[in-house]
Amino acid sequence: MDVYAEYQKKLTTPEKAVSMVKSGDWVEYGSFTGQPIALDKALAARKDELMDVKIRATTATRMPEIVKADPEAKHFIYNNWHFSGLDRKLHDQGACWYIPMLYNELPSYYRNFLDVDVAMLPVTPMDEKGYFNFGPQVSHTKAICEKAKKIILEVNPMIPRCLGGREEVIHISEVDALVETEWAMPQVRSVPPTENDNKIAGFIMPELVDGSCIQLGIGGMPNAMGKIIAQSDLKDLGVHTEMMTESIVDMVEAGRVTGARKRFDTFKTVYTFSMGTQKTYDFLHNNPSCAIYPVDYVNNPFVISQHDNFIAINNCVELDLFGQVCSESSGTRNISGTGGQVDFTLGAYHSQGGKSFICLESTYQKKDGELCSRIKPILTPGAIVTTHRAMVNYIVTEFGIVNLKGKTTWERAEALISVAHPDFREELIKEAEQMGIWRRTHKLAL
Ligand SMILES: CC(=O)SCCNC(=O)CCNC(=O)[C@H](O)C(C)(C)COP(=O)(O)OP(=O)(O)OC[C@H]1O[C@@H](n2cnc3c(N)ncnc32)[C@H](O)[C@@H]1OP(=O)(O)O
Ligand SMILES: CCCC(=O)O
Repeated sequence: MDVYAEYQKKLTTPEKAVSMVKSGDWVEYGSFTGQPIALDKALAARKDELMDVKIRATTATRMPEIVKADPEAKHFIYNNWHFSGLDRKLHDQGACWYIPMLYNELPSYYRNFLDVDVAMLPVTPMDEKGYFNFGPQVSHTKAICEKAKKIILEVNPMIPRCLGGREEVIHISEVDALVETEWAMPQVRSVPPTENDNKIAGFIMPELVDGSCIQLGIGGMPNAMGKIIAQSDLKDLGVHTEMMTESIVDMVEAGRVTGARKRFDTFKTVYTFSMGTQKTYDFLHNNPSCAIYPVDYVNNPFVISQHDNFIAINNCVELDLFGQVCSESSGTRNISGTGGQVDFTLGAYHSQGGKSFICLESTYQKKDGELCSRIKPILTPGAIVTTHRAMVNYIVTEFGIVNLKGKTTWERAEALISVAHPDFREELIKEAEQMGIWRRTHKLAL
């Protein structure tokens, strides 16, 4: 096949490309930093001709034009597998709907259950063999393509070429149309660590050993962890993480990560997507020390568990005295999603020498200024349980670290109250007594 002739044959304008979309279709918008811009704009312009077009996306890094054009969702219904701050705001306004998932299973939902009429996916320019690279979001992208009746690519030379792994490319022969664009990669800056983030990271550090294999989640605390690890003298760390972040780049550049002791994917930093600043994208571009894989490999708890000394570090919104963890909602308000928290919590625990950590600041300041404990007798009504109490291993706040595995309900209550903010401990003890999960007679020790 003359791949360049094929390219020219399929090259079109965004307006012509989106004419494939019909009323009632399911349209895929890719994920993270890889969401269409020119095609989104052209589809939004067709608002008045279309009804009931359902979009699926994951963690938007830019405001979708279809939502701007149709904020009341009369023509386009915008659904999302995992909310970014932007998606959260759109959901608050009734312009975005959450789709529950366990992230490691996501490709199987496409392969087994979902219909995809049109997929619109940003990619790097084609190579001489006719392949386009999906950039830093392999995730469930190939599974989308397998189910899509039509595939439109948005070719962009600014997208880093991320080496796999597998399922990181699509061939020109599989594509229906393509358009050429040039937009800068979204810059997603990490939140700077707070003093409490640093204290929490300080409690986890002694749990790491030379050769530990690490997953870091998103947010200030994992960021603090990355910075402390970068300054440590730990050797030969491995990385097997869902999201590739700037703090991991810092760890690699500081010489802490070699991957030499990984049982497989040895010497490779493994991930399924990345959101960061240009520094991260430059690091990933054509970097053979990194391997991007689909999420049903990276987040598969069995795969995770095969690495020794796996360390998984994630955040939560609140938890109750039984140890049930909510990481995705505030009551009924959807904040983010289950994402990969359950995958890594299970996988890390089953790794030889592995540990999983759920971290949280002990308090949360509400928008009206009221300070409340994030450790609560019961979860806020409507809160979604992200991680089941029996799955939880370590809980870490700025007041300490406790292990819940194997603990009775009263031991859990005791342990959790011991790391709650001191101002809330008396009240929590009273509630625990009423709930029948308190037997301590020497509460002064807390
Ligand atoms: C990419 C990866 O992370 S891989 C890791 C595996 N995946 C997961 O763990 C998924 C679930 N976890 C998550 O989504 C995140 O880690 C979170 C939501 C728990 C924390 O993320 P952060 O970015 O640190 O959250 P942040 O502090 O900015 O809070 C997010 C929102 O929740 C609100 N919120 C946070 N805590 C609370 C609380 N206790 N009560 C009410 N609202 C809360 C915040 O106000 C904010 O809402 P806003 O944007 O309207 O102001
Ligand atoms: C899409 C998943 C992101 C996360 O795990 O937080």
